[in-house]
Amino acid sequence: MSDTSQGGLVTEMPDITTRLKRIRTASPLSIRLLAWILLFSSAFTLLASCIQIYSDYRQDLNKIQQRLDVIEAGYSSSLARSLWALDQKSLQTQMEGILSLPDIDHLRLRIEPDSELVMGQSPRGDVLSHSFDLVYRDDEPFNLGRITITAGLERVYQDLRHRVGVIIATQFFTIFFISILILWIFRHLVTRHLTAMAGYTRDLSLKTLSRPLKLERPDTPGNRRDELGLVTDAINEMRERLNEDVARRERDAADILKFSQAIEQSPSSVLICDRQWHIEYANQKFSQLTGYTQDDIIGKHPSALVDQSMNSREAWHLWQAIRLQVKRVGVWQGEVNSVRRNGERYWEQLVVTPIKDSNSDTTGYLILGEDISIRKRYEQQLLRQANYDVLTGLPNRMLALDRLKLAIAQARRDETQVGVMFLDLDNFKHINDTLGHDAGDTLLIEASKRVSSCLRGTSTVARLGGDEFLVVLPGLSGPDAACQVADRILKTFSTPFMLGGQEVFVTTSIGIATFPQDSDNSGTLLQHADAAMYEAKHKGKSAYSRFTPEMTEISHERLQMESYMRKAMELGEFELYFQPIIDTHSGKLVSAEALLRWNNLALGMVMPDRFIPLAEETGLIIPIGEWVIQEACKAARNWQTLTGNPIGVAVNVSPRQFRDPGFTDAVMRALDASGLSAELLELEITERLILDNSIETADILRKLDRSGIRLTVDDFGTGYSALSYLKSYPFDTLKIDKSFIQDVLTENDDASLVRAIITMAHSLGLKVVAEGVEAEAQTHFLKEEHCDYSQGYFYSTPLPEQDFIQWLDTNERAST
Ligand SMILES: Nc1nc2c(ncn2[C@@H]2O[C@@H]3COP(=O)(O)O[C@H]4[C@@H](O)[C@H](n5cnc6c(=O)[nH]c(N)nc65)O[C@@H]4COP(=O)(O)O[C@H]3[C@H]2O)c(=O)[nH]1
Repeated sequence: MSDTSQGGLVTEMPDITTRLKRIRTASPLSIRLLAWILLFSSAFTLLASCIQIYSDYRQDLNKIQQRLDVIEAGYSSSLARSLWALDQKSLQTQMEGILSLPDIDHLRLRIEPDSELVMGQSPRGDVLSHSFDLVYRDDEPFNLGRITITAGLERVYQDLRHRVGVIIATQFFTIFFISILILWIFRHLVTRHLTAMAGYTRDLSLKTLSRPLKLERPDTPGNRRDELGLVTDAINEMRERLNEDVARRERDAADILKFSQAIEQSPSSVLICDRQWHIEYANQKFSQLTGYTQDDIIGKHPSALVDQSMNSREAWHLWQAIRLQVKRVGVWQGEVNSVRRNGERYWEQLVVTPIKDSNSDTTGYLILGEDISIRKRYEQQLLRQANYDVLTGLPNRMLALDRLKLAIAQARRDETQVGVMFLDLDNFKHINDTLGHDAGDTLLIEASKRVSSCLRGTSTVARLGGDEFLVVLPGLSGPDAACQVADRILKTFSTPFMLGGQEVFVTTSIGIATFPQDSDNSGTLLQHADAAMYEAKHKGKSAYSRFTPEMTEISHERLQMESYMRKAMELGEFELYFQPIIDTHSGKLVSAEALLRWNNLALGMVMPDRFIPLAEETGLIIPIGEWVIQEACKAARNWQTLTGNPIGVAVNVSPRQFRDPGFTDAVMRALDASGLSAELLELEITERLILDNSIETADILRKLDRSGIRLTVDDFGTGYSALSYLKSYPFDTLKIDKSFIQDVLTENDDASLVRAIITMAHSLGLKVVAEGVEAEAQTHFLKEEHCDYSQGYFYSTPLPEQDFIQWLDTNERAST
C-alpha cells in the first residue's frame, strides 16, 4: 500500500510542482487582479446591497406605518362606539384584534378623564408608535380618549440582519466564483502567453536566435491583430533584426579576419601608422625583412628605420617630403635605402598612402615595402654594363657623350675650353688577326691604362668600341693644352707592349677638336675630332691633328649619302629583309623582324646602321619608316594567306619617327590597308626612347597598346636598363641585345645578367626575345633559362621576302 501511495506521490509531484511553479509565476498578476476584482465587486455589491437593504427597511417601516394608519382608519370609529357604549368586551375584542396584527406589540388606551387600559407587552428597543383620538360623533363630537399603538421594530431588524447575512454570503460566493472564472479566462487568454513571452525573452541568446516566438493559441487573423499578437510580432521582428545583425557581424568579423591575415601574410612588408605617424602595426614580412619585432618599433616614427648613414635631419626631410606629398597627392612612391636591425642596408620600394574612414578623414597611414635590393643590384650592374666598357672598365660612348655635354655646359659658364680627342690604334686589326683576340684584348687594356695615365682627374677617357677611344678634356685654358696632352699620349705609346710574350710597338693617331672654336655642339665636335683623326692617320701614324674647317669636306660623303637617300624612295632602292623569330622551346616560327636594306647604285648595299642615323638626323626616317610599316604589314598578311597561319611581323621604330605626330595614324593606315590584324604587328622601340619618360611617350604607347598592337623594348641592356621604368609602360616583350647573348656561354657575368633579365622580365609579365643567337649551345642555355623566343643566324640570317617565303615553306615541312 505504502508503495502505491508513494508511487502516487512520486507521479503527482512533478504535476504539483509545475502547477505551483505556474501559480508562483502567475500569482502576482492574477492575485492582484483577483484582489482588485473582489475589492471592486465587493464594494460595488456591498453598496448595492446596502441600498437594497435600506430600501427594504424603509419599505418595512412604511408597511408598519401604513398598517398603523389602516388600524386608525378601521378601528377608530368602532373603538369610539364601544367606548361610548362602555362595551368593555367589544373594546377588548377589538384591542386584541389590533394586537394580533403583525408587529403590533403594545396598546395603551387613555380614557377621559383619567383611566387607562394597557394591553400587550411594551417592546424593547426601537419602536414605532401611532396615537389617535377616539371621538364619538353624535350631534356633536365627544373626545372619549386617546389610543397609542406601539409596533416593535425587532422583527424588522431581525429580517434585516437575516437578509444582510444572506446577501453578503451569496454576493461573496458569486464574486468569488466570478473572480475565479475571470482569472481562469484571463490566465488562459493572457497571462500564460505573457509567461511564455517572459520565458522566451529570458532564454533568448545567440544560440536560440533562430527559434521564433510562438504562442500556444490558434493562428487566426484576430489573434494576430490583438496586443499579444502585436507584441509577439515585435519580439520576432527584434529577433530577426538581431539575427541579421549577428550574421552581418559574423560576416564583418570573417572579412576582418581574412584581411588581417592577408596583411599579416602579405609578401610585402606592411606598416600601419596612426595619424601622428607613430607605428601601430608591422606584419611578419616586415619583421623578416628588417629583423625588428613589433615591440621594437611600435610607437616609433618610420624615419627611425631608414639608412643610419643618413643623418637624422636628412631622414626627417625625406619623411617630411613623403608626408607633404601624401597629404597633397594622396600617395608617395619611391625607393628608399633602409637599414635592417643588424645594420645591413637594403633598398626597398615604398608606397605610402593615407587610410581614410567613410567620411574621408585620414585615420592613419599605410606603408607598403618591397625589398628591391636584388633588382637594384642588377640595375646597377646593367647600368654599369650600359655605361662602361666591360673589357677596359672605361666609360663607353654613351657615358662619354654625357660627360662631354656636361663639360661643355660647365665651360660655357666658366668661359673655358673643352678639348675632344678621337684616338685610334694603328694596325690594331692586323695585331688582332696575327696575335689572336687575347693579345688584342691585352693591347686594348694596356692602351687604355697608358692613355688614362696622361690625364688629370677631371678628364675622361672612354672606349667607343673596337680600337677607338675618346678623351674629353674639360676646363682647358687654350687649344695648345690639348696638344700637350696628345703629345704625352703619343710618348707613352713609344714603349713597346708585351703581347703574347712578344714586344710589339703600337702607335696611335689622335684627332683634336676644341669647344668653342671648332663647334659648340657635342655631336659636331665628335665628328670634327673624327675627321681630324683621319687626317692624322693620313699624315702617317703616331701623330695628332687639330681640326681645321677644310676637313669638313670629309663630311661631303655624308652629304652625298643624304642626297642619294632623298631619291631612294622614288627609285625603289629600299627593300625589306625578314629574319625569323622562333619559339625557343618548340622551335616553331612565331614572327619575323623586318630589317631595312638600301641598294644604291653608287654606294652598293648600305646597311641600316650606316644610313638610319642620317635618316633620323634629316627627318627622312618619317617617310621611310612609314613605307617600312606598310610593306611589313602587307608581307605578314601575305604569309598568312600563303601558309594559313598567323605570322607576326616586328618593325623597328626610331625615336624621331615615334615622336612624329602622324605616327600612330600612319600605323593604323598600314594595318587598314593590309588587312593585318593588330595583334600580329609588333613595334620595336629602343630602350633609350622610353627613358625620356615624357607624358607623350607614355600616351602614344598606351594608344598603340589599346589598339592591340604588341610593343617590344629593343636592344635591352644597352641603355640605362632600368627595369623599374618598364613597369610604367604597356610593353609585351623585351629583347635582350645580341651583345649579351654572344658571350653568354663564355662570360659568367653575361650569363648571370641574361638570367636576371629573363627572371625580372617574367616577373613584370613580359615575354623575352634573345637576339643574336648564333650557336646551338646558346639555344640550350636559353631553353634552360626559360627564354621565350630566340632570333639569330643560328635559325636564319635576315632574308629578302621571296627567300623568306621559301624558308617558311621548308621550315613548315621540317616542323611537321
Ligand atoms: N652578329 C649578329 N647579328 C645578328 C644576328 N641576328 C640578327 N642580327 C642582326 O642584328 C640586328 C637586329 O636588329 P636590331 O637590333 O633591331 O638593330 C637594327 C635596327 O635598330 C636598325 N634597323 C633595321 N631596320 C630598321 C628599320 O626599318 N627602321 C629603323 N628605325 N631601324 C632599323 O638597324 C639595326 C641593324 O640592323 P641589321 O644590320 O639588319 O642587323 C640586325 C640583324 O641582322 C646574329 O645572330 N648575329
